[in-house]
Parts: sequence; C-alpha cells; structure tokens
Amino acid sequence: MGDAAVEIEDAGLRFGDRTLWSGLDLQVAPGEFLAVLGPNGSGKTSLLRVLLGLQQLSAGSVRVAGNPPGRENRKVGYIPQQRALDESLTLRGVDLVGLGLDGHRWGLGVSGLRERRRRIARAISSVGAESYARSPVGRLSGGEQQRLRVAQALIGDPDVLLCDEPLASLDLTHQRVVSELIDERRRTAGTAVLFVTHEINPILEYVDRVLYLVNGHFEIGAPDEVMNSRVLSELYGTHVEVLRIGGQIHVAGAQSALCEDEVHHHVDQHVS
Ligand SMILES: Nc1ncnc2c1ncn2[C@@H]1O[C@H](COP(=O)(O)OP(=O)(O)OP(=O)(O)O)[C@@H](O)[C@H]1O
Repeated sequence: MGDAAVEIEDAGLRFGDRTLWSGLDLQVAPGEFLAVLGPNGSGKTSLLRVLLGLQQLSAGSVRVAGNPPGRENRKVGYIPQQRALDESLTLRGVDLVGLGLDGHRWGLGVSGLRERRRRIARAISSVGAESYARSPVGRLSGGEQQRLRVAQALIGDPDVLLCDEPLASLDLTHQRVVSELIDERRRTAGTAVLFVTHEINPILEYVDRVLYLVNGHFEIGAPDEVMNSRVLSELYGTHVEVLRIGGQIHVAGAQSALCEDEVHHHVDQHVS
C-alpha cells in the first residue's frame, strides 16, 4: 500500500535493555486522525521523533509522506510539546509562523516575497490570530502562542501533522479551538494527524483510531475497541475499569500505573 501517509513496519525502539515498543505495524491513511495514548515514558514522543527523523529505530522501518523520515521535511508539520516561550522573546507571531515556510522555494524576488507574505497572512487568519500576530510572542498567553504554533505547523500544507500534547496547559475554550483547527485541516486537506495526548476526551469526537502504548505493549483500533476494560486491563497487566459517561471515556483503577487527569481520579472514588 504505497498511498498511506505514514507506514510503520515491524518497528522497534530500544534504549539499552529497555524496549519501548517492538513489532509495531501501523499505516495511517491520508485524513486519518490517530490518537497516541499511554502513560509517561511509554514512548509516545519517541515515536514522533522517529517520524521526524530525529531518532533511529532499533528495528523495522518507517515512511512518512512516502519518504524515509527526515526527507521532504516540508511535507510534515510538527507541533512540539508546549513550553511557554521566553517572555523576553521579541520574535513576532508573523515571524514565528513564517519559520514554518523555511525550506520552501518561491525564489527571493519580489513575487516570492509577496507570496510568502500572503501565505503567512492566510495561516494567521486561519487560526484567528490577526489581532496579536505583530506582538512579541513572549508576551502572548499560552493559548495565543499555541494558535500561532498550529499556524506554523500548517502553513507548509503538510501531508502529515505530528502533534505532541498540543492541548496541554490550554483552557477548555482553547482546547476546543486548537483541536477543531486540526480536525478541519485533516478534513479539508487530507492531512493525516498523529496526536499524542494523555487525555482522549477533548479529541474523542475526532479520533478514528487509537494507538495505546504501555510498557512495551500496544493496541491499535477504534476508540471503543481499545478503550475498554478488557483491553486496557490486559495492556496494563492489572484490573482497569473503563467507563463511558456522558459521551466521555473515564479510566479507573491502577492509578499508579496510569497517568490520568483529575477527572479520572475523581471518578475512581465512585468506582472502587
Ligand atoms: N535518546 C534517549 N536515550 C535514552 N533513553 C531515552 C532517549 N529518549 C527517550 N528515552 C527514554 O525513553 C522513554 C520514553 O520517552 P518518551 O519521551 O518517548 O515517552 P512519552 O511516552 O512521550 O512520555 P511522556 O508522557 O512523559 O511525555 C523515557 O523513559 C525516556 O527517558
């Protein structure tokens, strides 16, 4: 199948004698939304690093947008794990978003510069960041910075979008804005999305499949196929209860093994 956006074949990643995962076979289709879940240290970020060409596999192979990782970088958009930008950073939003165009060739003439400016303006307006795009990014709120990061990742029209906890530290309104932007992108442009997260509920309505990594084991499937008591208990090697409440998924039990949010812990009290 040559037309998958991401092809991962019999892939394994080991550090010393610790195997993060092995025997991973996964094809992500254009326009598919894949959530990558798992506790701290299960190798979610490392998987994105492999796809970015920043980390070598120990076994197997991957192809991203038809190429070995690291090649044709412009076809891959990346939203890194959010860190607040330094307050003293004088770079403006327009400059940050423009960095996403590096490596694109429109020539340096006037028309090239005009095209560049036009694209930056369009990307900024697509995330609704016009009003603060000319302010120094270091002075913007976390939510505003994150919208600009989304614009930066999407400006090059990527075939594959890799997101590392893009909702972390955003309030509910901004979580919604950012996840809707990402969903709209994959619907309108067929961009495949790999979305690393600790918390599936904010994106549950968009997710086609889940890759759940735990302690060297993994499961892949639709949210209901993976996020159920039987499968997660097997993955964690201990009893885990998964509840569907009001259209949300709550995971209870095995608290020390799980890294879940307060909502889950709250639910735990009612379950155990
Ligand atoms: N280059 C490296 N050399 C040795 N160990 C590494 C290297 N990169 C990552 N690791 C280890 O691999 C494990 C997985 O790290 P990774 O960041 O992929 O996990 P994660 O699932 O994204 O975790 P989190 O949810 O905490 O962000 C960690 O224990 C980390 O210390």
